[in-house]
Amino acid sequence: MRPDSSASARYSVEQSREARAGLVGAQRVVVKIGSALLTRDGAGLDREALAPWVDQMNALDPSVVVVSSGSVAEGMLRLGWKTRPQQLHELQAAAAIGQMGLAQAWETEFKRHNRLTAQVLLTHDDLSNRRRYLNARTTLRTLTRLGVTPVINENDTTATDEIRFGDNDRLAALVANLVEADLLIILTDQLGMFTDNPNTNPNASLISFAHASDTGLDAMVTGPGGLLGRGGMQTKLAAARLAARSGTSTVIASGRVDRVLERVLAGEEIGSLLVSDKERLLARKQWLAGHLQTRGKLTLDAGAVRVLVEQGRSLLAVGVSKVQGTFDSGDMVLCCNEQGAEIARGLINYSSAEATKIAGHSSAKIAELLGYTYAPELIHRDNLVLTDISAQTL
Ligand SMILES: Nc1ncnc2c1ncn2[C@@H]1O[C@H](COP(=O)(O)OP(=O)(O)O)[C@@H](O)[C@H]1O
Ligand SMILES: N[C@@H](CCC(=O)OP(=O)(O)O)C(=O)O
Repeated sequence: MRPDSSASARYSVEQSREARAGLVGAQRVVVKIGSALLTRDGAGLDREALAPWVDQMNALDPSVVVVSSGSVAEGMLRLGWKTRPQQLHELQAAAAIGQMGLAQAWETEFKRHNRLTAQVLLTHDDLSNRRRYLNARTTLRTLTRLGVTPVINENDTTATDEIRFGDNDRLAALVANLVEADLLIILTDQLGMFTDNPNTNPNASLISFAHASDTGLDAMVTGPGGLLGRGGMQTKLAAARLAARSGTSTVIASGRVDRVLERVLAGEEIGSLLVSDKERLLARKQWLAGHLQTRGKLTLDAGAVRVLVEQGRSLLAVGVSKVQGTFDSGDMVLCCNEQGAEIARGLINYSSAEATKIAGHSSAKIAELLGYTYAPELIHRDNLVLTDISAQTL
């Protein structure tokens, strides 16, 4: 393959330096740790390897969400299996057994710092269904707000072929989308993404910087993954592209490098940085604006229109005078002014039946009216996109 055609050759040093410097203020970071790194060639979890990552995560300012593989490898060890099973139900059994050890290992390490961890197991269905997507998002946000570190893996027990993520690189990218991470860090057993598989080509060189969308990268990552890893670099590139869709950049680096997380977040040139071409919030708003069918319509009073348009605030029930259509919480609804013109659209936290009951009332009354609350806002500003250009200049 093209050993000396490093993709970074096409980017200027300034571009790369500026992008690295941009990592310094990262607030929300998803760290994915692959089986290749976390397990010792199939001999179960390398518990000693966990300690330095946990020490770094604890010392860092940003709230960290961990996506950890390793359940199948640990399950295989506990079952005395030497080779990875082919049958899905055997893999599922191994994962269910190994997940006990995986969760325990993370919990034990974080406990040294008096930090709580939370196990979160997700399937594809959880993130493609809007209601579950919002639930997962709210739970993860609540956990990080409480100072608890979520440790995520695929829910291998219930996942069938159709609802599997299939690899945790992809899962980590979707989690980065979900929590609107500033950065996705994929730790693996190589220094980063090379121009060819370094296991088979000693001339391959490290790509330190590229745009995730760079099609020149595709030919460089065709080699298979390791003994226990699933997709090699191919799925890591796909993950970086997925994360880039919501404006999140990705660093692929070796988990064996000293203080790797600290150094990435200090803007040091380490591993491969694959940047997104899009600004983060804009990317999410584009996704909201373009990708979901609307299920209902809310009529907003003039005051609500003003705070949405002029101050970019969340929509509260008190500003809604009419609810039309039948929708569930998590559905996309239109927000119109009293003249019927569309002002915005967004993912609503309440169903049409609930919204009808609380419309016109203050957030403090939601619990009394419904007997419960999901959120103080009808539509949170992060889930709301202004759609009418002329209305924006009201
Ligand atoms: N261009 C490349 N650069 C780096 N590694 C590559 C490349 N192509 C293939 N690989 C392989 O990908 C492996 C990492 O992927 P994988 O084993 O799936 O790791 P993980 O378990 O961390 O997800 C490396 O050990 C290497 O053999
Ligand atoms: N849920 C599986 C994930 C396997 C997986 O994606 O592995 P990897 O490619 O090493 O991140 C496990 O924990 O073993």
